[in-house]
Amino acid sequence: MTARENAGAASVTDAVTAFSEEGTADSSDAAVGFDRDRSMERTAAVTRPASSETAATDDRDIAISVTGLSKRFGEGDAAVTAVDDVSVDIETGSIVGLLGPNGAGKTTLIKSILGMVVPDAGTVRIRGIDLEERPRAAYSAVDAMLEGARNDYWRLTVRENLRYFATISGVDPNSVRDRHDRLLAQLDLEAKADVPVRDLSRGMKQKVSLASVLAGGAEVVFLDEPTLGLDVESSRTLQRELRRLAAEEDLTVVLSSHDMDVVETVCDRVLIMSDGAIVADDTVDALLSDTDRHCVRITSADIDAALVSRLRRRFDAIEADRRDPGHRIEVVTDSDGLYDLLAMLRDADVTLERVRTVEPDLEDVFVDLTAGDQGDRGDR
Ligand SMILES: Nc1ncnc2c1ncn2[C@@H]1O[C@H](COP(=O)(O)OP(=O)(O)OP(=O)(O)O)[C@@H](O)[C@H]1O
Repeated sequence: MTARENAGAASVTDAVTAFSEEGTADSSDAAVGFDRDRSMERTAAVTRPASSETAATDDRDIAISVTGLSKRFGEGDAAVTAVDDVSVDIETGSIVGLLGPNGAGKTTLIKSILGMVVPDAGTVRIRGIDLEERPRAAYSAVDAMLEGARNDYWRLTVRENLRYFATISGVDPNSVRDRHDRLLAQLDLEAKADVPVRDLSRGMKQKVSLASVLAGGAEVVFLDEPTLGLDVESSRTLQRELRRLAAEEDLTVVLSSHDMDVVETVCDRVLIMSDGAIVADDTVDALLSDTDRHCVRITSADIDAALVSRLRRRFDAIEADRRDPGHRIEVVTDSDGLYDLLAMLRDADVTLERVRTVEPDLEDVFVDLTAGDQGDRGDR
């Protein structure tokens, strides 16, 4: 493990190091100072093209700034470009969703930001501090929960875990008792505060994991699948708490999840990765309104099998089910396709009995944007 890897991994606490693929760190190194800068103001997040100048951004507002980050694994024919020249700024107090199909590069990007993977190129600044130059300072208010869990100490009670993780974040646990009380209350863990974590249900352990990440007063947190395994009510509680922390305490959250509903509900912005690059960066509303995707459901007695097979030659995404009489078809297409569809139906003298449009959701947008992703791929 290089000095840089060690410094980074150690300073985001031992929970993170449990997931490091490139080495382990001594958890005693995890005690890092906690240094708040309340001058930061909340604004929106921005993505920059790789070529833009870092100097143009105001570091006080930017919690995480990544410039030209690239990472390849392996050599020669077996090489994989996991992250390909990614630049992104994430503003203080925002909740940013990181989405992408398996192998898109999300984990490698997050681990590079956390200092657990050494990138081949690029720079990372956290709260304006360059990770390579001053790793301890850069990570002083960063914490993470990776792969839906965290190394809570199962023999310790819930409250003891919060005190422990506050301590290794460099915070006197007595000074953040109110924060712990509030976290326990907000996450419905008050009644379990003095129960050892091993005696809790899986969902409760998950909530303790999140509370532990927040116990030391981290200002920037990375949460990988934070709602994995939670029941609907617990998931909503957790989402509400994240929103409150972002809005009231300027907590910056990078959240990676395959649960599109969670991302749609909780995230200010969504970054979609595909083949190592960020292919979309916008608010959920903008992503939904920008998409040139239409899904129409048409029912008519005049739609017969011959017409359905003609339509199938023009449209890939078509589903048909037989009605009596006629068919109901559902076609997913772009604007041009929509005109073609209506023209084909008119030419076939189809009387439209029922036409319904189905609004796209984030999952539809995601599928469209990542349709060509190679997944666990060889190099391009
Ligand atoms: N340590 C490694 N050695 C070799 N290849 C790796 C390593 N880590 C990741 N990769 C490859 O890099 C690419 C990106 O992987 P990464 O884990 O970052 O994707 P991901 O978007 O997080 O995927 P998932 O959603 O499945 O977790 C994949 O092709 C993966 O096989």
